Amino acid sequence: MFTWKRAVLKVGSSLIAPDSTHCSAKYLLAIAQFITASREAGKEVLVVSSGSVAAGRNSVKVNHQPSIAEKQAMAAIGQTRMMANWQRFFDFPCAQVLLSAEDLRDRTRYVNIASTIRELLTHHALPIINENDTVVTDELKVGDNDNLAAYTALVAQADTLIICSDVDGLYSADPRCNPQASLISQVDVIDEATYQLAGGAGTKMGTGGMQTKLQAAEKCMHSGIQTLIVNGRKPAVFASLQHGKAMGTLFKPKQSSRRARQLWIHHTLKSKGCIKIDEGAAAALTDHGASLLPSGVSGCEGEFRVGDAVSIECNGRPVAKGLVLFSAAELTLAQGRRTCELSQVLGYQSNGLVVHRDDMVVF
Ligand SMILES: Nc1ncnc2c1ncn2[C@@H]1O[C@H](COP(=O)(O)OP(=O)(O)O)[C@@H](O)[C@H]1O
Ligand SMILES: N[C@@H](CCC(=O)OP(=O)(O)O)C(=O)O
Repeated sequence: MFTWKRAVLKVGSSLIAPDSTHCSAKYLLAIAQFITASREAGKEVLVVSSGSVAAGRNSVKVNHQPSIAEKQAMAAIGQTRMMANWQRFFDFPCAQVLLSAEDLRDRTRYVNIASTIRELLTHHALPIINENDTVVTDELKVGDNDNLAAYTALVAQADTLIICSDVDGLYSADPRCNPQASLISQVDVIDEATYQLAGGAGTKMGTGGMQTKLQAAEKCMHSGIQTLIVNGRKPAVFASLQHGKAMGTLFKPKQSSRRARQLWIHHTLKSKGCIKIDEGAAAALTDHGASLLPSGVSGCEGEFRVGDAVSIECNGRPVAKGLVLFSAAELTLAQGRRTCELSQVLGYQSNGLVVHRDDMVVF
């Protein structure tokens, strides 16, 4: 049974703009119906959508291989078209999120992206993510939306990545070049031999082909996120997904994403400081699964910054470890304060969480 609670759905250019010149509803209708039905079933969906360059191509006419600036112009024109194309399928708001590799590397921006995504999902918007093609050139790019979708799954703490492409899944060889190639329905380990099966993009609009899909699946597997590659051109794929049946290639991790994240916070991250909390806050964290608020903080040690790992202690006893949303300097000002007092002491409006419960391991 293929089950999930929060998924990132990656939709490739060949589905957004099948003729490589403008956006189309041809394949998106079934995908949009799947998104709506999944949300109605209580699941959360984020979309990583390619297609801005393809959608803007017919407005930047060149009769040579487009330069980087010309492609960036296509992306700028096509991005709004691609968003509008998605929005017409839904009654709820679509939210445009444009990211670059730099944004994902910088800790403060990473935390901000995670908070924004959390808010969008809380308010039932559909986040639609793409690379910020107009401002980044090759060396600053993630470069392909398969890997961007894996990073998105990590920052959004999704349990599932579904890559919708123009092929049924991973084959033993590129089926465009080798008609004898057979579909592989499940992969438990991705190694050098798996990469040997994968070729590049199938069309001039695609980026990375199966190689980048394997890189994305590998990143996700390490973080306990299951990845499914499906053929987004086949409505039957989405009908079966709704019934818990996965058609395509499934990459199954050995542990759940929650467990993998907890192990990462607990064992991999080095604490950059310590937050001291009172008995009431300790009980809220341990007994009620609450997030840590400034009112329960009695002190802190160390020079930590937003996004660092910190240990959380009560009367010298370790209670939890988590990713902090305040710097040490800010927390010193905010400790012991109620949420309504924070903007006065900090000089800006804070959402008032010191450590979100999703970013915390309670001992
Ligand atoms: N082993 C393989 N199995 C399946 N497809 C492969 C394989 N190797 C290369 N491909 C190619 O990957 C293409 C899908 O990737 P791509 O063109 O980047 O599409 P998308 O826009 O969906 O990311 C397929 O059309 C296929 O030609
Ligand atoms: N950011 C680019 C897409 C890059 C990309 O990876 O494309 P694809 O291989 O079709 O998923 C765009 O919007 O055109």
